[in-house]
Amino acid sequence: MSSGRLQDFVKFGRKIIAVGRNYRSHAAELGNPVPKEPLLFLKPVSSYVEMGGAIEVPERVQELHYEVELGVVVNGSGRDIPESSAMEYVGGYALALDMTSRDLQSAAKKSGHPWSVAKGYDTFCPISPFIEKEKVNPSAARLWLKVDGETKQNGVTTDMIFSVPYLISYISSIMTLETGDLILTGTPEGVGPVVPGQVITAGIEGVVQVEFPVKKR
Ligand SMILES: CCCCCC(=O)O
Ligand SMILES: CC(=O)C(=O)O
Ligand SMILES: [Mg+2]
Repeated sequence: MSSGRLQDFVKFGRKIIAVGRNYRSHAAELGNPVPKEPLLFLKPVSSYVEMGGAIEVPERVQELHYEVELGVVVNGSGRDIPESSAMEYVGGYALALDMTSRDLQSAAKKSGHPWSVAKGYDTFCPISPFIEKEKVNPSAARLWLKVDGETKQNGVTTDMIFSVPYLISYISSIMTLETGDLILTGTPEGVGPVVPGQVITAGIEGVVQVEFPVKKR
């Protein structure tokens, strides 16, 4: 697969597989037990928004939260991928925000419903440009997020419970991973609300920085 197409993953990727509760610091923050296996959910690729676009808050969403995450761009198609060869399926990375309607997610948790609505609205997956594989060490990257210049999240991927190779192997034992898929690897502590009129900036230290204004839909 030419890297050109990988760099267009936002346009042709078929699925976003997101991992929940994958940071020790975040599990503690929420009082969630450390999971025994990855908590997975899907976000639609229609939720992507690239730099230049805005995060839109629908009328129905009362509490929109940011979650800065390291995204892994898949290159190659595989299922039942052994952990030992998992990194061969990493084509590159992206910085992503797993925007979440925390009110709708809490209601879904109470009624045992999926998080598809809480996490699936258009623009709920702001994304950085494609990042070359060599530029990121997924086991030692620092992710940060600010709202109107105030630091809200500042985590390192060493705090991850399940590593990128483990996640690639685990996910591929359930669903075939395909070129262009994006794996969101979870968010560190510090998640919180953002409202229309505010601006989110976020980055992988030393690698990439993004900026997204928040607007009413
Ligand atoms: C990032 C915050 C997640 C809260 C929902 C949960 O993991 O139960
Ligand atoms: C639950 C979730 O989306 C996270 O921990 O990133
Ligand atoms: Mg998340």
